[in-house]
Amino acid sequence: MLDYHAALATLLDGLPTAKGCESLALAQAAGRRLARDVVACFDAPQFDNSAMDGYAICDATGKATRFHVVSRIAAGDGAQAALKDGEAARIFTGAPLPAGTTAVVAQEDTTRDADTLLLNQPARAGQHMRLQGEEYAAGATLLTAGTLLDPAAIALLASQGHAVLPVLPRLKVAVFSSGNELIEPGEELTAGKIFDANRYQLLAWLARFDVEIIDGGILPDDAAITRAALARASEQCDVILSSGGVSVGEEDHVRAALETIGSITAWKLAIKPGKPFAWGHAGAAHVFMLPGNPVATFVTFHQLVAPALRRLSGDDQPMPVTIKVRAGFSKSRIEPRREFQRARLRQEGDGYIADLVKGQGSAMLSACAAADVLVEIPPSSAVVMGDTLLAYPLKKGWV
Ligand SMILES: Nc1nc2c(c(=O)[nH]1)N[C@H]1C(S)=C(S)[C@@H](COP(=O)(O)OP(=O)(O)OC[C@H]3O[C@@H](n4cnc5c(N)ncnc54)[C@H](O)[C@@H]3O)O[C@H]1N2
Ligand code: MOO
Repeated sequence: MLDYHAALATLLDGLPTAKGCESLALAQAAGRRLARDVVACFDAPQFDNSAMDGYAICDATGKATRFHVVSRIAAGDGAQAALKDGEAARIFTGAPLPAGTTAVVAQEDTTRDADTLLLNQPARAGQHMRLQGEEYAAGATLLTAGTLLDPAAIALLASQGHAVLPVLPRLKVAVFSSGNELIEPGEELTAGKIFDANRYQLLAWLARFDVEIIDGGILPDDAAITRAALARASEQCDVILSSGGVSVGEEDHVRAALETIGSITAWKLAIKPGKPFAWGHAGAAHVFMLPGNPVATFVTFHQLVAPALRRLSGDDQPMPVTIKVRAGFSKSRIEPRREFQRARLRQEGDGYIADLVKGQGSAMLSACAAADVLVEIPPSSAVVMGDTLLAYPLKKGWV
């Protein structure tokens, strides 16, 4: 059986870097990734300006407290006449500093009497002045290819006047379930049937990614139909996800279909849940086949497929986020596979305690819904209350 960390490294190593480029208006680009490095067109700040509402002063000695107010400059105004020694300009935050300014004084540190300005104390040279290029110069690399266009990145690019951005194309991802036992939620439940939970789970996971989603529906246990559906999806999509039909059963048609139309690597992973996992290619599409037990789908999506999607999307740090927690439980039964158990977090001091959620079976979705994290229990290890363990946050906002 293959170790999880080795398997994840192998999976990621085999994936190509993201390619292609499309131009998108700034307002549409949030959540996408840059296709190319973007450089600064202008110095930042673009011009010397005031950091305070108050007065720009020209004080050659650095000791003066009395000035003659000669002008008024608001944000948006153009260049003004230079200040001479002993002169001041009424100025507002963001307004261009007149040449000759030696400092800006906040208005609350002054007294004004007609055109005379009195400072409570002499100003420190350079205070409250934002100087052209002090943050970075025109031509500097602002953001590199692959950067996620999050609010900070969008603000930075907008501040440089970039109206159109070069972004990586979105991945197209198709999702299938497989199994004659599956019916759609909303349909009438009859003997032996169950509702398709995995496809909706995967669609919901994908909603957290900036990808185009194609819902392939439920595939019956039929070799020809499964082959045709995968072949069609491989022509339309970059990635195909399926759940079920990966282990050793005779009705495991998805696996057989991929063997026929593409290539497949079937793994037995030393993880619980999620032991049978397969991946491969159909045409140019990357295929990930998740085990059918719903919690095995949950764990393998989060621990393997999500990093792979991040890598394919252009993320150069695709590994799952981990935090250190202390065990709020003990476990004496030794499991040879690495376990990813569902747990809730509780804050204690400056750290977190992880308490296991009731119902750790690989078909028990209620524990996934209650969990804040997957807590990792290394292979063949007991856990003693208070042990430090790694945990993988599940909730949106943590990842
Ligand atoms: N003889 C063996 N049997 C099994 C092994 C094994 O090593 N030898 N592995 C077990 C493990 S571990 C897992 S996990 C499952 C994985 O099986 P498959 O990927 O082939 O999945 P299925 O057999 O199709 O289904 C398993 C289970 O999950 C339910 N399921 C499937 N799809 C859905 C869905 N979309 N929504 C809700 N539930 C679903 C299905 O009804 C089964 O109960 O194999 C074990 N067996
Ligand atoms: O992958 Mo299975 O869920 O270990 O039962």
